[in-house]
Amino acid sequence: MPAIAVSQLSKSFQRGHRALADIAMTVGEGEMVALIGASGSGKSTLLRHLSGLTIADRNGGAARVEILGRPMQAAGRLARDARRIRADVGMVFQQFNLVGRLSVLTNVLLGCLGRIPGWRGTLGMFTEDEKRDAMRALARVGMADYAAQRASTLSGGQQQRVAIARTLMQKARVILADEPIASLDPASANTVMEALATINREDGITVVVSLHQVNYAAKYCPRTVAMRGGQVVYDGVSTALTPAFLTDLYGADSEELLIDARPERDLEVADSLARPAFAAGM
Ligand SMILES: Nc1ncnc2c1ncn2[C@@H]1O[C@H](COP(=O)(O)OP(=O)(O)OP(=O)(O)O)[C@@H](O)[C@H]1O
Repeated sequence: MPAIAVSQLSKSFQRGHRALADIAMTVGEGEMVALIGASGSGKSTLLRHLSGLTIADRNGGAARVEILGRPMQAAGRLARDARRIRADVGMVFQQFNLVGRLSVLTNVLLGCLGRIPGWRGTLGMFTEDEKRDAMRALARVGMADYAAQRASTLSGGQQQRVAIARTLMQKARVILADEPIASLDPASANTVMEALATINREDGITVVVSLHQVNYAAKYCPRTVAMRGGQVVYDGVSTALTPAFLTDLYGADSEELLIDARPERDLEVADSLARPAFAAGM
């Protein structure tokens, strides 16, 4: 059973302009897939359809998104049990989406809201077991030392790692990350990508991550789906995405995807800075 199965997915926000055009793709359980494309190519729109936050055009009744074998949406309608399906889907956004005034630990605990009685969540009454689980999730992303700190005091990269810990607490089986490193410096970006790659590898969590820079796709994701104008223009191994190939795919737009592609040596330096901090919390 695939983690994600999409067929004939189209979306027109305005007449005559399709933000998504007949997308079909399948992601196997345990895959880590990059979604790349220039600004406006449809990456966020596709991710929002996967999580059921946006509903596709009916497309003759054929449009369909399945998550772990269950329809999230079909023929332009959201599934009745979309909330339950969404419990398996962890979302990570560019802007972190933490509650700044709450502690890091509480932010992670919010990940289990879908699994506990509403009144307990509202009152912030979490059990010792849940707190232990949340601490373990923080340790996985190297953030255990920050548990008591207000989320608003963290750097962007740290906040993003807390957001990833929250998806672990949620026990998400699929993580959809929408440009999670777009506003981070290279060292933080590597740490965040490393955190996603680690939970993908060790927990078998399926990860689909949209990225602006192709070098991160090549470094962390075995497979890349490349979009242009709402269509999938490449779906295959990330290592094939050489600058020449990207220029072929995107023409002048390829510059946007390569612009941050620093020499590999710089990436290695950023990596060596990022790794010990990450490993220390494992
Ligand atoms: N809610 C909306 N209303 C109208 N048009 C929209 C809406 N959301 C997306 N679009 C349009 O759909 C197209 C795809 O946008 P989308 O945000 O998915 O691209 P993207 O590849 O994620 O871009 P970026 O990298 O800049 O985030 C764009 O033309 C955008 O203007």
